[in-house]
Amino acid sequence: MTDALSPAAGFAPLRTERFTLRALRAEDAPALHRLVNDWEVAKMLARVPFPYPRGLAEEWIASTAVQMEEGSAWHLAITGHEGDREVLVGCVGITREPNGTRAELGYWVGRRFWGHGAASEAAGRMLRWALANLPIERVVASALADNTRSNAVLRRIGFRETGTGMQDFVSRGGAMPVRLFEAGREDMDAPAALPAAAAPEAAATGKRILLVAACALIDADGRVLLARRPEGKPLAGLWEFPGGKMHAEETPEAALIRELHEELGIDVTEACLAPFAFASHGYEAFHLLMPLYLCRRWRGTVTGREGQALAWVRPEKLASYPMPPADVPLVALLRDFL
Ligand SMILES: Nc1nc2c([nH]c(=O)n2[C@H]2C[C@H](O)[C@@H](COP(=O)(O)OP(=O)(O)OP(=O)(O)O)O2)c(=O)[nH]1
Repeated sequence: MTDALSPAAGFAPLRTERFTLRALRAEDAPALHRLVNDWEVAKMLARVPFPYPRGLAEEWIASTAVQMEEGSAWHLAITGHEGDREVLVGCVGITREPNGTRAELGYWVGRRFWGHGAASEAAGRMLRWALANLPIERVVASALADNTRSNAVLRRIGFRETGTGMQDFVSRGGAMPVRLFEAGREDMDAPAALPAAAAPEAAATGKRILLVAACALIDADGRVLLARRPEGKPLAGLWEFPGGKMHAEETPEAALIRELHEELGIDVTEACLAPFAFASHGYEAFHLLMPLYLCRRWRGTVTGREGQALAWVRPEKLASYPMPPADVPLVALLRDFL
């Protein structure tokens, strides 16, 4: 699986309501040093020495650019505004486990910015970005067992506590008890409520039935198009067949013609949509009923119009792309068929 991961210079800043999360710059060093060279901040952080040597700020900032280039970690400045002036509020970072499918989230906020939800806002955004954009399955985090603020932040943004442990804290000169946390895509926001008109109930489960039409576009080389669900949607980061919810009174074909135009900028005709199989899968909040069509002919160039990543995938490689559970049987059928 390949992912277009932006190197430091080209990293598009992540915005939240009040902050911008951007690559660290050499000129952030003085402000970073002022904020982190504070016992109240440093004592909560496992890898930060106290006192914090001034030169280390420059060195660390330079190392974050290298990590971003190689795609191993993203440490970002949390910046806000005071009047017209940009101010450094803290840092938030995500580090991938080498050769693994997990990443670790860490953050700190300068003392004068405490008490305003900055950590939740920045760390929550970083967590969602990571699950939607990196080739990872889970994010882990830890906090000192008695750091009630940080434990609350992690819970608030979607982490579950998985246990306790001991971790070395450079600033304390030894191991300290910590709480361990974990979050996956299933811990992110539940899907939004469905309009009643489009949601009959399945009598046996009491769950609404969600009708979604999906399409496997197949190119001249027999490759299948997958789209990555973008940040902000349920199941963000998983790969899916393009398509979407059927509107009330819409046929599956009409829904697909509309969705493929909106999402991919292509025009398909009903005659080119061949019914292939369907998924029937119970999610926690609804029961998904999803016809899957095959389409080999369309007009226009396939483009991710909603900023979603796209991949043309050989049938034998489909299984290496994490997909929603409903799609797993469809992928097996498609592989056998193509
Ligand atoms: N398009 C698509 N959706 C899938 C697949 N597998 C799967 O479980 N789903 C689920 C995820 C969502 O719960 C639902 C599709 O809803 P969606 O939110 O993407 O639909 P939409 O494009 O109409 O989105 P929106 O306008 O509501 O943002 O179906 C798949 O392969 N393709």
